Amino acid sequence: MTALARLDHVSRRFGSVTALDDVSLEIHPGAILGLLGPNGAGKSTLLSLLTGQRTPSSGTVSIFDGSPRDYRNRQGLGSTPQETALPPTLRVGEVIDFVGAHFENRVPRDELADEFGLRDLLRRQTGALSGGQKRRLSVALAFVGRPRLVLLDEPTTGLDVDARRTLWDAVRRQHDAGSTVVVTSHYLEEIEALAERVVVMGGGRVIADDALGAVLQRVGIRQVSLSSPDIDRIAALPGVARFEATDDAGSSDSPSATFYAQDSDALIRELVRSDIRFADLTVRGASLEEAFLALTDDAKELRR
Ligand SMILES: Nc1ncnc2c1ncn2[C@@H]1O[C@H](COP(=O)(O)OP(=O)(O)OP(=O)(O)O)[C@@H](O)[C@H]1O
Repeated sequence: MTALARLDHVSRRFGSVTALDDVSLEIHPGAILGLLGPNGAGKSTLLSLLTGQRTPSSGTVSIFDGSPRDYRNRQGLGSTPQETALPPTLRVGEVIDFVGAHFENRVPRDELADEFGLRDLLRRQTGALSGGQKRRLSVALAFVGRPRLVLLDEPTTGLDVDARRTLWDAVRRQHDAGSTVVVTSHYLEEIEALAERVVVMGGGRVIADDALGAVLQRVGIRQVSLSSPDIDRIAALPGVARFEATDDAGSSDSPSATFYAQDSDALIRELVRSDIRFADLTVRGASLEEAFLALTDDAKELRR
């Protein structure tokens, strides 16, 4: 199958910062691809290379087997502008026509407006739109040229739950109609709702690239907190992905720590079996940020 887009050993540096570090990735027609990662992971930089806004420091980037810097190759590409890029005095309908005019086979204004719930706003100046309406327009604009590949950078940040769902439905309909979609997000919920394949990025590298279910299992990490005089022995138990000392003074005089493990039940069974003394045990789900950290540490282990 021919890839719609390809990164081959791509690095991108900004001065002393390495935003992308030897990334190789292929995007094939079909599945919605979720690009997930904490702040600064390199997601936006990766998208800016695909849209041709930036060039790699090393390695090669192609879309539709050509350079993203060539506007002819970008005919098949759609992406969301930053919301601040909408000219505030232009009306919604005018912006749709302005962007649409750059494409050979554009979606008519009313059809696009209906698809994204913008029909009643066509005559409104974009400066007078709410944050949610601006996001909806930005995402709609990505689809105006009937693109084969669409890049959505955090499409629903700042939207409430209803607005988010409405936008996801519209994106799914566009995907069903034939567009391949790449969506970046901080929200696991968003990726779960949309994506079939998930690429997790951390520190400029791809640290997981798999089907949604497999990645969810890997980020489904739990936190086990306790106090014990033997923190180091607990850290060495099987299943501990990472641990950190904590300051909370427990009821005992022993130091406290938090351990991250995929299977907290198994870890606690090991703990009891090992006869290590402990107190103040609590278990809770880790946040996505914490799960990313554990995944990043896994990746470092693998590279050692
Ligand atoms: N123009 C730039 N000049 C200097 N550093 C930059 C520039 N653009 C990005 N960076 C740095 O590159 C790294 C990756 O940034 P990038 O915006 O790609 O991450 P991200 O995963 O999209 O983050 P976020 O989720 O916060 O948008 C960060 O350390 C960032 O500070």
